[in-house]
Formats: sequence, structure tokens, C-alpha cells
Amino acid sequence: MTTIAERNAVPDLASLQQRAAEQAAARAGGADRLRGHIVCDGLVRIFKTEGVEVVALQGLDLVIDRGELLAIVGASGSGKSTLLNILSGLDTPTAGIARVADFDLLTMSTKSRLRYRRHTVGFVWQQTGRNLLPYLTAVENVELPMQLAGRRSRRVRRERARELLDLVGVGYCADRRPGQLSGGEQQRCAVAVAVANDPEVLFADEPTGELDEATGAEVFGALQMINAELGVTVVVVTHDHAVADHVRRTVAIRDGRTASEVRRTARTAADGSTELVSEEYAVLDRTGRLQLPAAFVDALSLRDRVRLNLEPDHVEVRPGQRDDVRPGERNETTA
Ligand SMILES: Nc1ncnc2c1ncn2[C@@H]1O[C@H](COP(=O)(O)OP(=O)(O)OP(=O)(O)O)[C@@H](O)[C@H]1O
Repeated sequence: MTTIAERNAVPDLASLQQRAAEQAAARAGGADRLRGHIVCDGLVRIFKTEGVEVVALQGLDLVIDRGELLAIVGASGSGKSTLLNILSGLDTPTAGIARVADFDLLTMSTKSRLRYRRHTVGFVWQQTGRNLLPYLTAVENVELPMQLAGRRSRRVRRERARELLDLVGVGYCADRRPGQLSGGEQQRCAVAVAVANDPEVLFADEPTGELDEATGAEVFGALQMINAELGVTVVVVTHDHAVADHVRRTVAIRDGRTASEVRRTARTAADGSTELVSEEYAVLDRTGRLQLPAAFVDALSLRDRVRLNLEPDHVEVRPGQRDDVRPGERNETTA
């Protein structure tokens, strides 16, 4: 059993991930049941306003394993909020598959949607006002969801609320109201509130959006702790690419599809220490489509079509035939 002092020591991402995987396996009933806690397959969301259709999600594929701590990043308008609204049960997709913890988000009834939102998922929003009630102290805010669920005795509720506040590093704020807390402390309390009823998945929408970098890092520390100690799957949606430093996998969304992801893997360095190495991958969908990073497209002025060559261990992508060949310029694809 880890002590609070040990938990609050500066966390090492690799060991936190290891702990999260063990806790998640325990929750799932064995490591062999870890895959696919959240599954999106060919997810489509079309909005229709005044006869105009906006395709916000264009066949998005994403699999998140139980116990993962994952960030979703993307420019404004890329479809992050649309995806989060669907996964949190606030909105229904137009087509495709969206499944979280065995709930089918396309077909679930109003009753299961309510159960899903109350017990299966927790939320942290960017605006504190949406997370905490101003007239309750921090510990009362954490107790409230347990009280509404009517599952635990008053004494147990209070004990758990204090434990959760300790876990996210704001035990000292227990008897203060939100107005007496800093922005970072409020968001860490919000994390404790979100997991009060022991959800399987925690969604955080821009949880550090209004915070400076150092305070934002403390909030990420709280999310890491919840993930590692409770085995809760954590999905953070943000504009902020610096988030990649705090998670093991960052998925980038572009034009309503998953475009690329960065994975940080632990490797043993020459001196025996463990180091985290980041590697960027393009995402290949089931039909073999992939999106080239915008920087690659710009660097070679790729447009309209490209030439592909299959090599023994890789695929080459070269600029393709250009229709607008100027006089005197050779068209490199003609034989
Ligand atoms: N209710 C709606 N009605 C019509 N169009 C919508 C609606 N919600 C989102 N859209 C459109 O869908 C696309 C994706 O929007 P979304 O809000 O999911 O992006 P986002 O990545 O979350 O952006 P931001 O980071 O600015 O919140 C945009 O083109 C947006 O205008």
C-alpha cells in the first residue's frame, strides 16, 4: 500500500503508467480484458443548420484501452468537442460505432444514458463554475455526487472525499470554498469531484485552459494520480500540444479524423536509467487511408496526387504528376 507522501512525491510517468495498468487490470478482472475500453469506428457526426450540412466527424477511428491516460489534441474546429460530447453521452452520432465500457452510445435508451452519465463516466470542464458549487466547501463538493447517488453512509462519504482530495494534492483545501482557492486548486478539487462515484472513465475538457504552465502541470499531476491509483481511464481534450509531456499517448484530430499520434515509450538508457522517448506515428485506418502531416505536405508542395513506391520495409511518397506543367518544365511522371 502506498502512503500519501509516496504518492505525492514527483511522479515518474513510466512507473505511474505501470501502476495504472495494474489497477486497470484489477478493475477489468484480468489483463486479457484490457483492450478497447473506448472504441470509435467510422464515427460520423453531421450537423444540419438551415439546410447546410457540416461534417464535424468524418469516419473517426480510435481505440483507447482500459487504464490509459490519453490526450486528444487538434486545432479549433477539428472536431474535439463534437467527439467529447458524443463520448460523454450528451450528443448522438449520425453513424458509425461509439462504445464506452460496453455501452453502445448510438442505440442506448434514455434510461441507460442517465445511468451511463451518473455512474460510468466523470467530467472535468474548463470552467470551474461547471465543476464546483460555490457555496459548498471542497470536501462537501466531493461528497455531493456520492450523496446524490445515495450509496454510502455519511461517515464513509466524508472519509472518501478527504482521501480523494489528498490523492490529488489538495487535502489542505478541504474546508475552503471554491472562491478561496486558486484556479489550479479548484481544478484539482474538480478532479476529485469527478471521480467521487468511482467512474470507469474520466473526461477532461481543456482542464488547464485558463491556467499557467506550472499550475497546469499540477492539474495533470492530479489526473495522473487518479489514473494510476484508481485505474480510471482518463481522456483529456485540449488545444495545448505541451500536454504530450504529461501523457503516454497523444492523438491528434484533423478535419474530423484521427490524423497522427505521439507515443512516449520507456527505454533503458546506456547508464541503466529509464528514459521516455517520443515517437510520432501517422494513423492508418481500416481501409488503409492515412493523412500526411501538414508540414510534410507543405515542405514538398504535395498536391492532388502523389506517387507511392513499395520498398521492402517502407513506402515512399513522392510528388505526383502536376497538371499545370509550365512550358519548358519536364513532367517527371511521364515515361
Ligand atoms: N451544433 C453545431 N451545429 C453546426 N455545426 C457545428 C455544431 N457543433 C460543431 N459544429 C461544427 O463542427 C466542426 C467541429 O467543431 P468542434 O466544436 O467539434 O471543434 P473543436 O475542435 O472542438 O473546436 P474548439 O477547439 O474551437 O472547441 C466545426 O466546423 C463546427 O463549426
